[in-house]
Amino acid sequence: MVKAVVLGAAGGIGQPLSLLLKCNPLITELSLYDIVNTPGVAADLSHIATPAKVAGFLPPDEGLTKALAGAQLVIIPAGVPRKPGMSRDDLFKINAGIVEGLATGIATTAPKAFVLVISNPVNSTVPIVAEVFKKHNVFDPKRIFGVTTLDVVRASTFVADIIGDLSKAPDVVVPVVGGHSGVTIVPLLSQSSHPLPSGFSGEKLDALVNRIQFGGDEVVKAKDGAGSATLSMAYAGAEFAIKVINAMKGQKGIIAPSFVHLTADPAGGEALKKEIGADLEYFSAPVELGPDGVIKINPLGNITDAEKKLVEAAVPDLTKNIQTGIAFTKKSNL
Ligand SMILES: NC(=O)c1ccc[n+]([C@@H]2O[C@H](COP(=O)([O-])OP(=O)(O)OC[C@H]3O[C@@H](n4cnc5c(N)ncnc54)[C@H](O)[C@@H]3O)[C@@H](O)[C@H]2O)c1
Ligand SMILES: O=C(O)C[C@H](O)C(=O)O
Repeated sequence: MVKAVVLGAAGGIGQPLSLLLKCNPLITELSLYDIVNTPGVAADLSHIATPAKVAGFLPPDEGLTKALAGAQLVIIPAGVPRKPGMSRDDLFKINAGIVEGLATGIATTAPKAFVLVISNPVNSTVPIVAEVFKKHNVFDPKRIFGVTTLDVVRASTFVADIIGDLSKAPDVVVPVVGGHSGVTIVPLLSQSSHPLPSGFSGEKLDALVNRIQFGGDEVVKAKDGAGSATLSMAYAGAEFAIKVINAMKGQKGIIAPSFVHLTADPAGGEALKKEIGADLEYFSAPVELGPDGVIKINPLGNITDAEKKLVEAAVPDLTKNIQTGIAFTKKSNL
């Protein structure tokens, strides 16, 4: 029995993500929470002939508490998306408070649930969730994840496209590490499961790195004021959620990059900090998942000098973003 909860379920990501979760037979209960429209979304999804029992909740009558009761997995896509000209950090003012409120609900009602944070800026919202859990004495770094899977999905697609065979996209594995915004997104293309064509270097390689780092902007620009990535994010969010559920159910050897607190695996975290050359509290690294969450934080391994420079360049923004999230929660009275 697996109960999954989507917080922000009526939104651009929330609806297709809830659809993909409803289509997964491993999920037996699916609770949808939002400040608007969840009864309708839930009624609609509940007619799909798959096992999950779907229910929608709104804030009145303790809807958040009811939605979260007994949850094993909570996914948070609640919050405002970017418009052209905005950075993800510009969303902090609004989304920090939203995520803090929802994290407080999880910490008090479902403290053992795996928490998957999609709301931007992920580099700051994940520390907010962690700090809220610390305040409630329920912090377990193995169970809190920043969802950076969309960067991995984009890297796979763009590499398959360059190889000239999009049918390979689902099999292309490129670790993307660091964080989830601009230069903090560090694709390790030298470790791609499918090598780039020979001669694909210099400006071409730089352009590919840039496209992966700024793929989000590409969508924001194309949507022209109507928001940011929703459908590809729903795909990526469901993919990561299913990995977490499969690991929870005992499947071994599941590895996926995610933005985690580096004490989730103290030895692995310390080794990673040495590789990065900075004392960061959080980093998106390939983590091995098990029934209780993170089992192991894997090292970056062999990377090129150019990739080392990308990692170095990510550190200042990551440090600042993480501190912003921590400071916000420390100052708050929630
Ligand atoms: N991690 C990633 O890779 C990634 C990718 C894409 C988008 N995002 C982020 O995901 C977030 C959501 O994007 P979207 O396009 O779905 O936005 P959206 O505006 O379409 O949907 C957001 C939903 O959140 C709901 N909401 C607002 N406050 C809430 C609260 N207190 N409790 C519950 N629900 C609440 C809204 O009612 C809305 O339905 C944004 O912050 C966006 O930047 C992250
Ligand atoms: O770009 C955004 O604001 C949304 C998301 O983080 C993305 O990478 O698509």
